[in-house]
Amino acid sequence: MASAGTPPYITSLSRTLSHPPTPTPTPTPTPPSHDQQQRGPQIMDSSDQLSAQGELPLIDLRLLCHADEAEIQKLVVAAKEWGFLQVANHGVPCKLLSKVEEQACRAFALPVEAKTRAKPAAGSFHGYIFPKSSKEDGKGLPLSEAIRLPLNPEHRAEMIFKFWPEGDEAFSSAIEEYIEAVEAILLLLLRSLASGLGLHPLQFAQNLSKDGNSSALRMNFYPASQPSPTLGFPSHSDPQVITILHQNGVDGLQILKDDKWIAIKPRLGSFVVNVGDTLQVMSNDLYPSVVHRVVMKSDKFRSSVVFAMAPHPQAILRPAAQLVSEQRPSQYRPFTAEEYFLSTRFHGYNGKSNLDRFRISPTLA
Ligand SMILES: O=C(O)CCC(=O)C(=O)O
Ligand SMILES: [Fe+2]
Repeated sequence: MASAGTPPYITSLSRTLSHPPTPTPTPTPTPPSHDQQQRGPQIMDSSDQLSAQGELPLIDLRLLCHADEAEIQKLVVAAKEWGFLQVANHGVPCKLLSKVEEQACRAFALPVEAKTRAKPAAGSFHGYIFPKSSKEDGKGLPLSEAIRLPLNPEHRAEMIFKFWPEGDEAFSSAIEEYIEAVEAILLLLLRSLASGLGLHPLQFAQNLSKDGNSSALRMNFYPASQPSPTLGFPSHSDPQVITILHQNGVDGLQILKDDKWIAIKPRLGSFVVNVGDTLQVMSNDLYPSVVHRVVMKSDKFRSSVVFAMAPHPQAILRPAAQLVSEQRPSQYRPFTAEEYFLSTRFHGYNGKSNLDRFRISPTLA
C-alpha cells in the first residue's frame, strides 16, 4: 500500500529503469498441449464490425520518472481522450516478459486435476477459471481460460501450492519479479495522473491495497481461432483503478472509442495501460474507463498478463474533493471498493453499465 512520505516504489522503479532495454523480440513460448483447441469458435455478431486499426498514444516512462511536465500533460490528455495508452521505456527487461509468458503457459498446460484444485474457494475470486461458453451461462462470460493470482504474497504462495503441491520456484520467482516491476510503473502512472491535474501525487494511490478480491495478476489464455473470429473476452471495463497489460504479440484487443471498435496492434516491448472504473470515479469522470474486449482472429494462441490494483475493500470511493465544484458536481455517491467489485461480479460483463448504478443521476433504467 502506498503511504505518505517517500513512496517505496521510487527505489524499486529506479532499479527497474536501470535495466537497459533488451533489443531482442519476445520469443513465443510453446503453446499448451491440452484441450484448448477443442472448444468450438463463437461467431461474432454481424453488427460487431471493426472500424479501424489504431495506435494508442505512446507515453515515455523514462520522462515521467523525471517528472517531465510535457510528458505528464501528454499522459493526462491520453487518459482523458482515450482512457487507453501505451508506455515505452518502462525498463522491464524483455527477458522477464518472456519468462512470465513462459510460466503462464506452463500453468495453463497443467492437467485438469491441478486446475480443479486451484479453482476459486468460496468467497474468493482468485484461482484458476475454467473456460465457459456464453451459451452455457447466458451472461457472456469469457471464453478464455484465466488464472487470477492474489497480489498479497502469502495468499499468492498458497495459491501456487494448489497448482504445484511441491511448490514451483520458477513460477513463483518470475511472478514476484514481474509484480514488483509493474507495481512500480502503476504507481508512477497514478502519481503523474494526479499531479497532472494539480492534485497531491498520492491522491489516486492512497488507498491501494494488495488485499481483497479485486487486486490481481490475471493471466489470460485464448486459443487460436479457427476458422472464424471468436470472442475471447466480452466487452467490459476494468473495475480497478488502473490496469497494465502485457500481450504476447498476437492481435485481439479492441477498444470502443466514439461508438466504434478499434483494434489495437500489439507494440512489441511496450505495455498497454487503461483507466479502470475506480479512477473514473475518483477523477469525477475526467479520466474515463473504456470498454474493451478480445476478438481472436488468429491461427496462433494469444496470451496476456494483466496487472490491476484496486483500493482496500473497505475504502470509500468518491470523486476527489478538488475535482468537485458547483459547475462540476460529484457524479457518484460514496461507496466501498468491495461493494463496487461485488456489483461488477453480480451483474456480469456488460460493457460499462455497472458504473451507472453508482451515479447520483443514473443513466440506466
Ligand atoms: O487479453 C487482453 O488483451 C485483455 C484482457 C482483459 O481485458 C482483462 O483481463 O481485463
Ligand atoms: Fe480488461
